[in-house]
Amino acid sequence: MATFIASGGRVWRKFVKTFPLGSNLSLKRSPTSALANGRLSSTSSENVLVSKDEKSGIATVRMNNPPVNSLNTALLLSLRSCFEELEKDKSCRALILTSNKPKVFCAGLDILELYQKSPDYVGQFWEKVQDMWLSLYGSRLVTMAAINGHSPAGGCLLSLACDYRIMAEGNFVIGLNETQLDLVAPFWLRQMMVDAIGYRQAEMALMVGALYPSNKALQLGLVDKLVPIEDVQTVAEEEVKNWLKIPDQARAITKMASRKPLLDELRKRKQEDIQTFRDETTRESVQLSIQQYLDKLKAKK
Ligand SMILES: CCCCC/C=C\C/C=C\CCC/C=C/C(=O)SCCNC(=O)CCNC(=O)[C@H](O)C(C)(C)COP(=O)(O)OP(=O)(O)OC[C@H]1O[C@@H](n2cnc3c(N)ncnc32)[C@H](O)[C@@H]1OP(=O)(O)O
Repeated sequence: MATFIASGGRVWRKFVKTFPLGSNLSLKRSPTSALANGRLSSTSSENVLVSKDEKSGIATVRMNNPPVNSLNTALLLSLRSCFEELEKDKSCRALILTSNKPKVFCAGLDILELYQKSPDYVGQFWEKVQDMWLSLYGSRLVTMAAINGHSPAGGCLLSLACDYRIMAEGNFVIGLNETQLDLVAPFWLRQMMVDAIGYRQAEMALMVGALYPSNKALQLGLVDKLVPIEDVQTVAEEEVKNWLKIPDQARAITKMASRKPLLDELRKRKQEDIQTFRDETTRESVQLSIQQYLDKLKAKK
């Protein structure tokens, strides 16, 4: 179900767990930003918040799944539906993906979705990850990651699926740390990393499960620009506007030409990829690693 909420004179659309969606994403303008529609009053079911500036056709998609935007089933479904709806909206030209909670862009897959679950459950969960990725990576829109905080693992996956990455300066990390959890990043995720930072650096990063501070990520090319955290959204909007000076059709066809092989490869190997994920994730030793990792996260406090 998708509904509109009016708050302080601003209209917001909230995406919640179940769909189908309607069609009109038109929203009022914010006094604080050319595109963002002001601050939100949200409830726990609003896991993705979307605003769109009708004039420019730029939508901002804010992940809103406290405390750390971990990608659970509900958030994956909401993101996918949201990406697909924006894709269908002829007046939409670009999408900025960000977090409604600055300091954490996305903590990656919800580890609890992988812990002590049946093989069928994790298989279905993985398919939701695949489908969400297919809709974002294969989007005709200009897609910009406005990474306003930590972005490990699945957070890095989301960022890599976008066309351009702007990250907050400071003590924030990004990278693919899967091996630290005894997990192996799938071929399509590894390939995006190779495409972003080159074979040798990607190989090393993936093997050791490296999480990079934002300045190192910039140096490697894992992100494209660093800005103070309070400027991430504004700079993302400015950058998108530059991209939109290029005719949509030529840009989108060029993007598809470079992404089609990887998209097709996953579509072809989807069931095999699910099977591997099921087998790997439910292995006893992996479950033990996940448990230890969860304990380590809790012990941090
Ligand atoms: C060769 C063939 C291979 C085929 C493929 C096979 C297998 C494929 C396998 C894997 C590929 C998958 C790709 C993606 C994988 C993932 O995304 S795994 C998840 C990895 N995520 C992380 O490691 C991040 C962990 N979290 C953190 O480091 C921090 O939470 C933080 C994001 C830096 C934020 O820090 P802070 O603001 O200090 O918040 P807290 O640490 O205090 O966390 C708050 C609560 O949230 C819980 N939490 C954090 N992250 C997660 C998570 N990812 N999932 C679930 N829960 C999480 C944390 O425990 C706290 O909970 P409590 O408040 O203590 O209850």
